[in-house]
Amino acid sequence: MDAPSAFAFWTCAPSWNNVSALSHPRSQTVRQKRTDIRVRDRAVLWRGNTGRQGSRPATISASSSASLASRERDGENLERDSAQDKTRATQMLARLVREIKVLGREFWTGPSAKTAWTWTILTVVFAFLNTVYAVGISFLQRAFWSALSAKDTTKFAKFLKFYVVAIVVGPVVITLYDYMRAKLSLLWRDFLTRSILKSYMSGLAYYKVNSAPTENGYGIDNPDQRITEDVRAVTSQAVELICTVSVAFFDFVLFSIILFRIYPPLFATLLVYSAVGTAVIVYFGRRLVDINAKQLQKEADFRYGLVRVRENAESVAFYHGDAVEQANILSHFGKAFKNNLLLISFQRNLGFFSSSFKYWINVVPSLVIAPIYFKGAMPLGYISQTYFSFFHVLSDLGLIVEKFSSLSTFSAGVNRLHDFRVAIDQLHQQGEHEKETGTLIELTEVSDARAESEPALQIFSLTIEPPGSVKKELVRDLSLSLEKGERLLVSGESGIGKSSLMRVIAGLWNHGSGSVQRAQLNDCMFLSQKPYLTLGLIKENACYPLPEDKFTDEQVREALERVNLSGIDKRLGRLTAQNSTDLSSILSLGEQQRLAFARILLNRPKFVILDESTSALDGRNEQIMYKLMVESGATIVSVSNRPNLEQYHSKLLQLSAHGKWEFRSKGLF
Ligand SMILES: Nc1ncnc2c1ncn2[C@@H]1O[C@H](COP(=O)(O)OP(=O)(O)OP(=O)(O)O)[C@@H](O)[C@H]1O
Repeated sequence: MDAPSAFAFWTCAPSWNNVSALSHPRSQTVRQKRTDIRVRDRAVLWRGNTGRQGSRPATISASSSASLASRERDGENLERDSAQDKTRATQMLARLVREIKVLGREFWTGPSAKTAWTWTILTVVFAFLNTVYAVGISFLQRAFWSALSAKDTTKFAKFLKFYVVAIVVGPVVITLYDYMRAKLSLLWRDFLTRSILKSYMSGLAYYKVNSAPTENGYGIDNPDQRITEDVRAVTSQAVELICTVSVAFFDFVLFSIILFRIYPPLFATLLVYSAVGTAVIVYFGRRLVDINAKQLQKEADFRYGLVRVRENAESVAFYHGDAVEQANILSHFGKAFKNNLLLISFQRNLGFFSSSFKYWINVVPSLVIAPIYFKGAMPLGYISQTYFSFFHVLSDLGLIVEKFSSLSTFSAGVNRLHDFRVAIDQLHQQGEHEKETGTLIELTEVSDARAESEPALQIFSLTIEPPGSVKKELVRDLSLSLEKGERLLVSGESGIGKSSLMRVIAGLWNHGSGSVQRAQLNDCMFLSQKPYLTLGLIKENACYPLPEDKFTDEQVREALERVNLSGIDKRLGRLTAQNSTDLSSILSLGEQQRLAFARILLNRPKFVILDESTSALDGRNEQIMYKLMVESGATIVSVSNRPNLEQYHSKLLQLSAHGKWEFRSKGLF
């Protein structure tokens, strides 16, 4: 190939993005990554929780002129926002690095350190081999093109053979590098999932975290998705990001040496070119990171508005709230739309720069090297190597920039995971601290051996404080005792602390002081107002928490009949099901409550807590349930304000304001 045609070959090469997508050894991964990011975006939006707190629906601008005016205002505010956004983006980056370090520390320094470092080193070695392979290819191409332009058939045949060998070896190196990277992130995910799950499932953290105080209010939302989706995305994206930067670094060093050795001004050109490109893109990109983050948040608010209507469709319909809901949802959409406009305008401006920057790669090296080539002082192969090196280093830069603009999504995941981890750790630390300072309620479970001689429930000098508050006392200095088979009715106005007392007896809350003694957890059953239903059918739910094979169909049918649910199996088709069924969306609340009573009949606990568990029942059904409880002989603690329930109880506890209480045997009030 003569010089002009070789030049034409290189200048007809695809643009920067396409080069990186088509000829870069990591193109597959990049394409996969883009898909991952899109999927992740959808996941974040589906959750609808980014920045949800504190978002208030605004009125919608009905006329297009109003919306146009506000868009213009956006343009005016652009400059002022720009400075704030850059600061926010810098803070976000600093926070991201800090949080990633916290999430990775245990994996790389704890008991798994040996495995972690083995795979990290293997990944780095293969990242380096990846670069070495690219360097080798560049030299082969140089020799190949030089032989071609010199019309040297012997050398051409020789380098063609080398080329074939390189084509066979290369994919092995690249594939192994991909594998090492994937394995490293999978091992980290495995470690992080186990570690978080262990922490989450111990010390009732899974329960307490729902109402734990956080910087945004109370409760950590969607722990399930943080443990599944966020851990997966964060571990793979972090490894991906670090590998991209490492490879770019290796590429930059090795190809710079090559360019320097070919012709030092080439190296200087690369340095200036990439430094200017990076500086401009990073400078404006920081703003892009923040606008992207806002877009995620606004889309999430929009989506969340729709999710809430779906979840509360019946209530909205009863209120005829269609117009208000529509206005709220459109208001959120309006904000997402405005931010999106800003985003695409910004991308357009950045695009003017980055596209011309890409196309100049075709010209800049040739401006430096062409004069020497035309003098005949350099073979054509060197030109090809120069282009290869330029494209390679600058496509790395492109990859980094691409990762940079998706940092907001990545950062949101890291942030959510970090907050979750911190909230759980704080709960454990708080528990430890309270144990040490003795500010916890002491709970004793009576063993079977001692059960005969001990009362069914003994409460001594109990003071209850809700979590996160030391000032409020729901119950102060309560002492009482229940013998086996006795039934206690707890009443008091709404919000006074009735359910809190039940939580303390169950062992879910331990804030305060004093002691509680009761039967072991296996002998206790707790029925709330809204019973927990499994995804099984009637039999599984009636037997819960015992497995359904512990009971015959006849036993289950008999229990159902006693709670006035006979025939429900026929109505639903059968007693058991292969597929999961959400009974809570089929059965009425009253039917669900009766099904929960069937559980008591089958499981036969010695101690039962009933927290407004007949609230949805009519008088006749409530009477049936309580008669069954009396017949069962279990010790019962009920929470209710219905006076007609007093007849089924032997003891009464009245809670009142400021932690006051009255405990009487029935008839002594
Ligand atoms: N996780 C929590 N963190 C902080 N405060 C809480 C928490 N749970 C409940 N509280 C507060 O404790 C108080 C007592 O709540 P509790 O649920 O025990 O009331 P209740 O008497 O059962 O009310 P109701 O009859 O309306 O169900 C309320 O003021 C409530 O807001």
